[in-house]
Amino acid sequence: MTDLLTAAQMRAIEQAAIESGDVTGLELMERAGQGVVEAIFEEWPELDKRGASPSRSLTYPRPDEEDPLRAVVLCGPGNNGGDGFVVARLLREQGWEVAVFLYGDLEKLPPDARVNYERWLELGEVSKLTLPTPTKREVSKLEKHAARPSSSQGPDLILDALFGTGLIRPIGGLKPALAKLQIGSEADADPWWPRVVSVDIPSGLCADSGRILGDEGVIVGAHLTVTFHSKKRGHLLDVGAQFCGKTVIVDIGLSSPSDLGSISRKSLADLHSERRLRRVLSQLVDESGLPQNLSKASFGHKYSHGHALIMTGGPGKTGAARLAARGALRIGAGLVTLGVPPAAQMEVSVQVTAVMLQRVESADGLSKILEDERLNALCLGPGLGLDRARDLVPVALAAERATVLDADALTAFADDPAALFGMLHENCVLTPHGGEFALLFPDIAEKLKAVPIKGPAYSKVDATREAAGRAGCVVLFKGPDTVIADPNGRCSVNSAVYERAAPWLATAGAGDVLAGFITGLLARRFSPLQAAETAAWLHVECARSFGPGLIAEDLPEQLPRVLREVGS
Ligand SMILES: NC(=O)C1=CN([C@@H]2O[C@H](COP(=O)(O)OP(=O)(O)OC[C@H]3O[C@@H](n4cnc5c(N)ncnc54)[C@H](OP(=O)(O)O)[C@@H]3O)[C@@H](O)[C@H]2O)[C@@H](O)CC1
Ligand SMILES: Nc1ncnc2c1ncn2[C@@H]1O[C@H](COP(=O)(O)OP(=O)(O)O)[C@@H](O)[C@H]1O
Ligand SMILES: [K+]
Repeated sequence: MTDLLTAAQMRAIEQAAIESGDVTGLELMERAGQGVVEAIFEEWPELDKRGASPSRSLTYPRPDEEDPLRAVVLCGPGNNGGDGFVVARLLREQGWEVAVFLYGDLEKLPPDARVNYERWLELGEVSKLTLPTPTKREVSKLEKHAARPSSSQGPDLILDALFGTGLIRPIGGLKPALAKLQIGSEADADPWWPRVVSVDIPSGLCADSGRILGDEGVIVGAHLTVTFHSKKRGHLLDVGAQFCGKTVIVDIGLSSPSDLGSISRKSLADLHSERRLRRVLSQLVDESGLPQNLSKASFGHKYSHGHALIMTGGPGKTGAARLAARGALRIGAGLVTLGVPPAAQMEVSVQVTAVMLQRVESADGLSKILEDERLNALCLGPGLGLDRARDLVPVALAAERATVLDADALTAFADDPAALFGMLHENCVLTPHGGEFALLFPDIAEKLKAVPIKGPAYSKVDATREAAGRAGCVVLFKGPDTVIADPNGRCSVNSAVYERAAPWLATAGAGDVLAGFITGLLARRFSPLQAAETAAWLHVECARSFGPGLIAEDLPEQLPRVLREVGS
C-alpha cells in the first residue's frame, strides 16, 4: 500500500515517532537534510566532490574543477527552513560556497530550525528577506548571489527551503524575489540556469491539493523535489507534478507507511500501487471458487467470465460503444454484446466479429433482454445520445446489474442530477471527466475551481470522495490525476505523471475504452472499486506500452501484452 499523505497526516506520523522516544525532531531534520544532499548528488553526480564521481552533465554547465561549487539556500520561517540550514551546513562542510537567506523572523523560528540556524552561523552568515515582502535592497542582494553565468559566476544550485507542508497562505510577497532568481513558475526552462531543488514540496504549492495558493500563481518551479517518508497528495494532484520536476522520496526512519498510529485508514488516499493491483489481478476468486485472474481459469467457460452489455447510439454514433466493447472483451469478459438501435444495426454488424449484437430500440427492448440474468454488467454512455440515455438509463439501473455510466449517460442528467442519484445503486461506477463532473456536481466542482486563498486547499481527492458519497456509488474522476472513490470514503489516485506520464492518452475515445475496461472487469465480478482501480491502472499501462502516436483503438490491443507482463 502506498499512502498519499496530507500535511496533517505527515505531522501525526512525525509526532508519534517523537513521542515514542525513538527519535527526536532534530534527528529527523538532520536525516531530512542529509537525504536532500544525497538525492542531489544522485541526480547530479558532477556536484559530488566527495569521491572521483563522473562529471557528466548534458544539461548543465560542467562545474569548473578549480572553483568551489556554489549554492543559494532560501530558508523559510518554519521547519522546512530548518532543513535548508542543515543542507547549507552539509554542503559547506564539503567545500561549497553557500549563501543563505532567511525569509521570516529569527525570533519565530521553531526550536529545531533555530538550532540548525545557530549551527549554520558557525560556518557562515544569513541574509535577511523581510516577510511578507522582501525590500528592494534585499532582493538585489539575492540577485547578486544568483547572477547568471553570463554576467558572473552563477550558483550551481538553488535550494528552495522556504515552505513545505506548513504553507497555509499565498506567497505573493515573494514574487519579485523569485522573478529575479528566475525560479518562479513563469521562468523559461533554461538549461544554463542552476538546478533548482525544492525541499519537500515546491514553495507555493499546497501539499494536500497540488494547487497553488493565491490568485497570482506564485510558486517555485523545481527540477528536483526531495520529499520525506511518503509522497504527499500535492505531488500528484492537479498541477503539482508540473512544478516538482522529478520527485524522490527519502526514508528518514519513520514507521512504515502502513503503521499509521492514530490516523484512520479511511482518511487516507492510496497511490495506485502496482503490487496491490497485481495481487488483485491474480488473487480474486469468483463465486465458483475458480481463480479469477486475467489469464482466465482453465476450467471456466465463457459464461463464468460474465456477459457484458454495452449500448450504442444511432447510425454514425456507434464508434464509442464499439471501442468500449472491444475493451471489455480484451480485458476478459466472457461475452460482450452491443445493444444497437435497428437503424444502426447494419453499421455495427459490418464492424464487429467477436462482439455480438442485439437490437435494442428502446427502454422496453432493454427490459426484455435484461430478463437474461447472465447479462451481469452494463455500460451506457459512450456515443449513446442524450435522448436514448434518458430513455435507457432508468431501465438499466432498475435492473440492478453492475453498471458503468459514462459520457452521455451522465450529461443527460445535467438538469436534474438528483434524479440520477435517486436511481443509482452501489454496483454502479460513474466515470466523469472534468466537464461531466461539473454538470453532475456543480457545487463540488465550484469548490475545486475557486482560487484557494488558504491551505490546506480543497483537493480532487476531497471532491471525488464527496461526489461518491452523494451519488452512493463509485466515482472515477478522470485526468492525469484520476481519482477513484467509493461512498465509504475509500479512495485512490491513479496517477499518470512522472515516470508514468502518458500524455498521448488524452486522445478521442480513450475514455470510452476505459469505460469498456471497467465493464469487462465488472462482468468478471470484480467489485466496483476494484474494477475502476484496476481498469484505470491498466489503461495507463496500455498507453505507456504503446507510446506516442497512440489512438484509442490501440488501447485494447495492448492489453494482451500488458497482462502478460503483469502475470509474469
Ligand atoms: N513532518 C515531518 O516528519 C518532518 C518535517 N520536516 C520538515 O518540516 C516541514 C514542515 O515544517 P512546518 O510545519 O514548520 O512548515 P513550513 O512549511 O516550514 O512553514 C510553516 C511556517 O510558515 C508560515 N507560513 C505559512 N504560509 C506562509 C506564507 N504564505 N507566508 C509567510 N509565512 C507562512 C507559518 O506561519 P504562521 O501561520 O504560523 O505565522 C509557519 O511559521 C516539512 O515540509 C519538512 O520540510 C523535516 O524536517 C523532517 C521531518
Ligand atoms: N494528460 C493526460 N495524461 C494521461 N491521461 C490522460 C490525460 N488527459 C486525459 N487522460 C485520460 O484520458 C482519458 C480521456 O477520457 P475522456 O475525457 O472521457 O475522453 P473521450 O471522451 O474522448 O474518450 C481518461 O481516461 C483520462 O484520465
Ligand atoms: K520547499
